Amino acid sequence: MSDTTNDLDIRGREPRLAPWLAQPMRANRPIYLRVALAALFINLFALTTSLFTMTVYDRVLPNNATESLIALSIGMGFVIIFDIVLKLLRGYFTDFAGARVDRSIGSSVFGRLLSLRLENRKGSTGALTGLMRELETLRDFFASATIASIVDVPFALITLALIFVIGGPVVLVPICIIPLVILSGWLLQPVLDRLSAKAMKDGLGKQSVLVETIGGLETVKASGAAPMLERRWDAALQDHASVSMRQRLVSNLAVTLAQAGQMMSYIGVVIVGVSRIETGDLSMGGLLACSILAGRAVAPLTQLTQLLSRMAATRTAYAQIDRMMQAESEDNDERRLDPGAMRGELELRDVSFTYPGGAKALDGVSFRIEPGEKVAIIGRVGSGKSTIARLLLGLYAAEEGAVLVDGTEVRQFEPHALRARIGSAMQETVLFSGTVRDNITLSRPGIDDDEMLRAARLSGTHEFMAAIPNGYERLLADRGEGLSGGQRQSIAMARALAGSPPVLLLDEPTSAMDTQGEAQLLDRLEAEIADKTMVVITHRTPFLRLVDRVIVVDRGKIIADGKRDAVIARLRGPAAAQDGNITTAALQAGGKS
Ligand SMILES: Nc1ncnc2c1ncn2[C@@H]1O[C@H](COP(=O)(O)OP(=O)(O)OP(=O)(O)O)[C@@H](O)[C@H]1O
Repeated sequence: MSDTTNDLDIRGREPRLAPWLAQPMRANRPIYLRVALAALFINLFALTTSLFTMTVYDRVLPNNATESLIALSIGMGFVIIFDIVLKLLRGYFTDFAGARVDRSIGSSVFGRLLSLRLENRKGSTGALTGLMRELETLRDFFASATIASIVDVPFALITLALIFVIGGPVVLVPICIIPLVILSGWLLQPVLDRLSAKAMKDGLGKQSVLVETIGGLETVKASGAAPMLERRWDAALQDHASVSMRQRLVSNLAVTLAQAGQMMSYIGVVIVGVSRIETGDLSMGGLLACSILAGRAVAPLTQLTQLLSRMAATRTAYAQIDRMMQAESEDNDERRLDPGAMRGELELRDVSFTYPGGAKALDGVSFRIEPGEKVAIIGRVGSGKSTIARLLLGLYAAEEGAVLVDGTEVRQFEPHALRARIGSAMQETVLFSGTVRDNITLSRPGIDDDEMLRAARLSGTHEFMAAIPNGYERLLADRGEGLSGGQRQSIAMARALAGSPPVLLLDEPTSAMDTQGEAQLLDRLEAEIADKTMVVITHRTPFLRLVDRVIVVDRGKIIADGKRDAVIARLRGPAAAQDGNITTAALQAGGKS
């Protein structure tokens, strides 16, 4: 299947722990110390079972010492109670630390997602969503018994020491078997890593199809895309199911081998121990204790092997998320300037730009827009108009040349501060889940109810509010479902106007509006934009009445730039476009120049 997750470049291993994960873990050190302390006692208590058995066989049974048995049993009762308490505490501490790590990495990863430079965004929306879901794999690892069983591993040494004390050379049996168990796990680890990377990639592939289908369900149904998506989904399911099965097989093999090791250790100790009993070097109880302990010495490794596949999945998730965390972000460079009271001068100086993996979208574009100037950018589909808007907002970085706002390279500004002063309504209207009010204010500081209402009146949103149940408190589903295209566009326009930013950057702001609605909006905008810089990208002739200057873009280059009437006259020439669409005329002019 054609797979946009490919460019996520999923690999298994990552050698070191990055600060975004290492720091929250370090912050939990005191809690992990408590986990280790609880583990110490739990492991020590576990040894008492074998000592109890030994004492009963060697001392109680031969002497018929019932009173000693009662005393020992009471002691064991206490051990069991402490063991329960400590295990509960250990579980609580690991969960607590896990929740803290989860909160901390969750918020730093989401923050990074928001500040990720758009050119570094890799993979489809679905794949990125899936990637974020992998945070749970990380959280599960740190909040589960995993950590606890890792802590148990060093206690195998204490167990071995005790076997040595009781059974002398019998200890050689588990000492020989432990490396075999480690070796089998170690050999299977790369296979598990590979499978887990593939499983994650296929999982993200599934997620991509799912997100795309759900996001566009109406179009999927209306356009008859269902069979195509069904085929993609089936292929993704099949890929994922087959790799998951192989993954389970290999981890099962690892666990079975480790369990076999545990059994071999137990039986081996009995066999070797019998010969020691014959020579009188070991008691019956000692043999029993040693065999129990031998099983225990290998047990933590069995637990570890059970975690192998989980660790592989965790490492893959970690490596993937870390790749996103390492990608260049908007906060990385020295963009700390605040545009202050922006004058609204915009300039592109010999700018060229190519989208990652795309063709050249802008080629040596230069223009300067003075503060307060109103400019329309027109041109045919795909000519690079929206790209200019994206560069002015600092969403992408120019590959060559400079993009300047008030004479300063746009990327030196703090992105949020810059975008707070450029009211933008991009071509694709995106509303968020929440109320209409939330969608206009976006919780931005300084935009209170009065300002929200003012913007809504200007954009025309207020006019249809009366017809909407609950008005501004109406809860919208994600992407603004439940509103018409024109209504959504009007809300997006109110969003751009709210806060009265000194620069307005509007990309096809009236494309979904009717002619009357558009005319009324233009009337209201006239006074609003009087002292503002406005750049409007449009295919619509009526909008031109608000501008003084027109820039015509074609195939990434500026082919005309000048006073509105002069450019229009040149564009119209003998073949004036009569359809209210200036692009037809612009094209003809473009062809001529
Ligand atoms: N995110 C992207 N990744 C890769 N290529 C892109 C991306 N966005 C746009 N392009 C390409 O860049 C070129 C310019 O696109 P742009 O969106 O600036 O055109 P436009 O003039 O705004 O077109 P329209 O009038 O259709 O909105 C097009 O050829 C387009 O295919």
